[in-house]
Amino acid sequence: MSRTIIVSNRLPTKVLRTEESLTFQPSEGGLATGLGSIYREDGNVWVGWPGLFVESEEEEAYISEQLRADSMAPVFLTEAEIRDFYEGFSNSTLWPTFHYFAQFATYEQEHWEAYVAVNEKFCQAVLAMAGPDDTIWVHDYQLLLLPEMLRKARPECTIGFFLHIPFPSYELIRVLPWRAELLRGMLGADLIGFHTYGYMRHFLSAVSQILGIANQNGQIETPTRTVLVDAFPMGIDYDRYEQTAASETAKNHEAEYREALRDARVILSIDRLDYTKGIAQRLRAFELLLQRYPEWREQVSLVMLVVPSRDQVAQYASLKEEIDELVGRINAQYRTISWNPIHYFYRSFPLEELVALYRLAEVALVTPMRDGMNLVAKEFIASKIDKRGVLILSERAGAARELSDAIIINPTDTGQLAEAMHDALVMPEEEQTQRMISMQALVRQYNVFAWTKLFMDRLAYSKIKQLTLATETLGTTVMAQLHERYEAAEQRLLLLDYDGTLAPFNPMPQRAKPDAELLFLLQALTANPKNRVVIISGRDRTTLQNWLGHLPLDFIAEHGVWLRSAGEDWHLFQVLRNDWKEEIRPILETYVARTAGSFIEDKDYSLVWHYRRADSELAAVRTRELLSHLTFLTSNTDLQVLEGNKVLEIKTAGIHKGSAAARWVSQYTPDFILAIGDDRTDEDTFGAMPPEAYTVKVGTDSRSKAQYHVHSTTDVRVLLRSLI
Ligand SMILES: O=P(O)(O)OC[C@H]1O[C@H](O[C@H]2O[C@H](CO)[C@@H](O)[C@H](O)[C@H]2O)[C@H](O)[C@@H](O)[C@@H]1O
Ligand SMILES: O=c1ccn([C@@H]2O[C@H](COP(=O)(O)OP(=O)(O)O)[C@@H](O)[C@H]2O)c(=O)[nH]1
Repeated sequence: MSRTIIVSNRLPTKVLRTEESLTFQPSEGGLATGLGSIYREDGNVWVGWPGLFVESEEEEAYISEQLRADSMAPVFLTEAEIRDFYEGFSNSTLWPTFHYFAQFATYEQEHWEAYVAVNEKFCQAVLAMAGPDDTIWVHDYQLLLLPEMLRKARPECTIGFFLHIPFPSYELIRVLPWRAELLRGMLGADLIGFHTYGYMRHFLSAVSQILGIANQNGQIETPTRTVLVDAFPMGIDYDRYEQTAASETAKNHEAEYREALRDARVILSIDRLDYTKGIAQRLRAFELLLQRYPEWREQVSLVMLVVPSRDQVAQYASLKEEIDELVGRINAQYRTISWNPIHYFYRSFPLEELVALYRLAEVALVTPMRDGMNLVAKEFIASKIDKRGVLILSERAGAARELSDAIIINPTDTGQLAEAMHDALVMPEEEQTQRMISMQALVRQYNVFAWTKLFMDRLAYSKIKQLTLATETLGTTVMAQLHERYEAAEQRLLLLDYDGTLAPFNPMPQRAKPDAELLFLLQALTANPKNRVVIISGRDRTTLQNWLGHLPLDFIAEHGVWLRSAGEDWHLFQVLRNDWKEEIRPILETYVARTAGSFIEDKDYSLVWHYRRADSELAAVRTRELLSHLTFLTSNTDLQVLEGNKVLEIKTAGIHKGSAAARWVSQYTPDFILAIGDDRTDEDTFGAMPPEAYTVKVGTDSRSKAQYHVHSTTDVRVLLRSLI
């Protein structure tokens, strides 16, 4: 039976050491509370850290056994790992960077190394648990490298990844010294999910600008697989909160609190201690409310729950001091004998008491500076079974994308926040109910079960999509048949593209010179009199001549403009004119001026606009512009525009790799053909081949006309070596 293995840094249960024993308690934090409702189904397992350092092997065995009974598999972390991996790289590098607090971020090589090592530790733990048919679902920023590690160990495995925190703009990500490794780590997954479309867009932009891999509608073609990227706003277990809110226990707790607070109306705030949550700013706004509207004094109390979190990290410790100080000051200034402005708790509450607070509060203040989603906002809504109450929500929480019936505020605008509290306190009941009903309908429908189903269905789809690629992998069976036909053939034609096929694609074209291994391979292939080896490239003939001219190779240069058979002279595909260049060159020059990093290559009978060194997003926009501009100019002429790998080439129509390759096929009547290429211009070659030819695409683009695909230039070399 196939199961889902959930993997996250923290397990939904945390183990606490008291003086006499170990106790097991639910973990706080949205990831654990949100996913906690679903993992026990169908024999699923959750792999993660149980939240304490074990002191002996016996203790480890005891904890493992207890957790196993509840479908959890603990990964034990040492004190040094918690310091460098958890408090260090995860919470002092990634957390501040991803939440736009880059000024708090540290960049320590030791922390990075611990991060790699702990991700590896999780990888081993997952591999020990997961069968080949199991689906692995990795969660959050502590495990960004894990998808790729798992992929290397199990290439066919189904891996999903979900990020619970924001994915920031490229400008923040680019600062990280390990940015490329982190993105590649995530791309090990088949599906990558984010809470919002905005985070997804930032991720796609970072992948394009840092790794140079473009996407089409959230579909990324890596050299080995298609990876889907999508937005899945996480929900809560709605029924659980609704039912708890209706329970006697919650009602009794609420009655207790009401009695203690007398008639004071309640504004509620609940968060983990975190500088991202805007707690200090919220306190200042509450103070401003009391200043601006003295009528609320002795009438309204702020009940503020702060759950201890990451207190070993410096910024968290100093935030705690700041909050203590602010609460102390405001209370000292406004308190009366019978009224406390702020009731501040620094601990965590059990579910029933939490829900009792949600019931009690008229207003919930959820005002983070940045928050991936924020489940407290959704829990408040689900607990309001009387359909009253007002949610004040920061525009920078992921939840704001969905909960548009909340009062949406900018958390740095203290004045706006104070006004929002006032507005909430005077909001007519009818309006409250109207807003609450519409938010409840949404939170009920898009609950955590719907979220999981949506993610899992999409993950299954990503796998089906990979398997139905138009091209088939050049596997052992096909290879055996290919070898058999190769051996039996008397006249073989090998059509080999250069950049991205024989040599890896290089951002500096002149650096892609053939290495010794490639020269050896080509020499060995051409040494066999049955072989005719054609280098079929978009490059100019001089470069090809200089690099490879000493070998008995045939050449198709400039995408079919110049041709040369081994031992003969270069000749043109047909008589060509060049007068059109004077009209087109100035247009390309304006695009160079408007697109930093792009340049023009002037070939004998074509002009090429290269953008491999330009900003990838700008280049995508300019390419579309230039294409439509050129299409307009070249209509009714004998010119064509070819789109290659990060190039646009303008030349005489009808001449391309395909038309040139067709000449070789008709001239030499080969009984074995192998054509290999990687980019769009090679599609013309594939399209011109007879059906019995072996056409091989480097990469997994499902739109290729090739019959087969290999993953990389390394695979091409393995294939060519096998023919020697
Ligand atoms: O494990 P901790 O270091 O104690 O931190 C608790 C969790 O905090 C973060 O939660 C996020 O996930 C929520 C659910 O998707 C989301 O609503 C919230 O905005 C996020 O901040 C963190 O991402 C988790 O990994 C932590 O376990
Ligand atoms: O005493 C508490 C206070 C809060 N929470 C839970 O902690 C989670 C906080 O998640 P959220 O998404 O709001 O933010 P995060 O802490 O994950 O950044 C919510 O499910 C709360 O119910 C809890 O378990 N005990």
